Amino acid sequence: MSPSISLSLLHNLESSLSSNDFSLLSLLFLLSGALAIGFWAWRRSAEKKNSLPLPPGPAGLPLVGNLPFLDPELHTYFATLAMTYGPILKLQLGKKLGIVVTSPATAREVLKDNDVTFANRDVPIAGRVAFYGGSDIVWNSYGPEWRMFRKVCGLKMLSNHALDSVYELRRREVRRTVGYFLLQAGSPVNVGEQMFLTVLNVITSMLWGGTAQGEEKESLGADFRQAVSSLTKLLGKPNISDFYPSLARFDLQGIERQMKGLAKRFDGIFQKMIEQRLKMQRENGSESLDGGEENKDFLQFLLNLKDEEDAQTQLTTTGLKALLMDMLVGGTDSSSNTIEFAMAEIINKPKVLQNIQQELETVVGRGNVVEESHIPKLPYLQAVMKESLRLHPPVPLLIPHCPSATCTVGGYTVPKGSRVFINVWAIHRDPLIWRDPLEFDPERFLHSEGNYNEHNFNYFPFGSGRRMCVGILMAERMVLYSLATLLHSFDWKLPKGEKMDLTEQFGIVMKKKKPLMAVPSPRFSNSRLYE
Ligand code: HEM
Repeated sequence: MSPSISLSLLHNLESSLSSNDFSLLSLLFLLSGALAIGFWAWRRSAEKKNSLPLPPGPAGLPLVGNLPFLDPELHTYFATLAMTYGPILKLQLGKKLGIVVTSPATAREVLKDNDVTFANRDVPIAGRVAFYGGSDIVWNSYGPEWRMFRKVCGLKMLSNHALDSVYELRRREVRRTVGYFLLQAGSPVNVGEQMFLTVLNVITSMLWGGTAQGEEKESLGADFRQAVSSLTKLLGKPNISDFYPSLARFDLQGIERQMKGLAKRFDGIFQKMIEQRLKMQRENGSESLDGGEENKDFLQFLLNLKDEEDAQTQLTTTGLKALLMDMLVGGTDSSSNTIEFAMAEIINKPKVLQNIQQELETVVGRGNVVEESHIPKLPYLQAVMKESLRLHPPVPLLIPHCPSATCTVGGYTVPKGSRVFINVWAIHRDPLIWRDPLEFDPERFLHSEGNYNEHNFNYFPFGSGRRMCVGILMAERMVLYSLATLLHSFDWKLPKGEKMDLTEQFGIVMKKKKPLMAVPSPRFSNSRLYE
């Protein structure tokens, strides 16, 4: 068709359209618009129908959801719910959606298959207050700062190399504890309390060994024990302010207020340590601190890093303090509670105690003191530690993870921002995985795999994936060396008339409900073995 013909056709068409024709056209437009909207709505609802549902879970009440029914012993409560609702379930916690994962397969989906998506935390208000706004390793979002912090701690404080270089500190503190138990021989001692102080002294020596000395160090120890234990208790408490952000300013349970008080105490100590160190630096010159054996500690390393112009992510004083907090809080309770539970299980099973002591006599001998170098030759003792971590994982729900995007787990939708609890405690006691799961039987780890690797979702007391515990090497050394020394040097029994009570008490770090009081009696007459 020539352009002149088509133009004239158009012209004819235009002139032949009456006003009636115009209303017909508008009607057609309206109809096609309505059809398009209808089609879009149909697609949306089809998509919704196709998208997977939320996990099942117990019915809650309007507004409060399942909050009124939460049992303070969250690990056992969640395990009971899982028996009804399966390996992934949901709980409405006020405005927040809680997801509980209770099987190796679903744990793998969270911690391995969707590792990056779940490598974030849902920071509770208590965590934000205590850990400098959550700018530490435990609560930081997955990103460059978190990566840098983990690398710094992993390499400079918690690697095998770094730990080897401070063996003397561990040895000194453990020997000191042996001396204390010798003095108390024949009387009941609070095992957990003493081991907390031992671990704490090791960690604070590693952090700022060259700064605090003598009496000051002792009083710091007493101060910290109470503060760390209150802090982990507050962190584990469900907080209404977290579940109803609009109520947060009222702090109805007073958790924020109490945490602020504790945080101030910790900050005061950190500030004092930093100021003393800077003063020493000014008085003695920085060379003496870098080179001096006594001052080669983590604080000095962090202060040096802070001054580095070209550090990839600049370390601030706040970041520095947040890291000190992580090491103190992450490393103390978890390790000393492990030692306490293991000692309780061992005392409760004389055959296990006998096996350990036999192994120690073969490897260490009756005339020598246990050294850390003996540990790799003590497979039975290692199995005892693993079995204790199976039955009593100190962090029973891991530290809650939080997906940065909506994703699918176990065939259900897990929305972005949910608080995801992984019940490692329940997985460790699952009769489908473990023979006689409630029995303390170290033999099961003598012949089977008990490695903390990313493939093992039957057993992961330290978590798995990117947010896995950064202190595993330190924890293993502290727990094994302490157990070996206590059991080589002493026989242990309960005070007369007492029965062993192994009840656990939930907290972000789980502890023994009733502290272990046990009576040590020295096994050797050679006093040199108790120095
Ligand atoms: C027996 C002792 C210990 C146990 C059972 C333990 C267990 C755990 C668990 C389960 C997690 C959480 C993993 C997750 O959320 O997926 C964790 C995280 C962490 N642990 Fe440990 N831990 C122990 C000792 C230590 C020690 C000695 C330190 C340091 C001195 C430490 C520092 C940390 C830190 C900083 C995190 C946070 C990691 C992150 O979010 O990236 N822990 N630990």
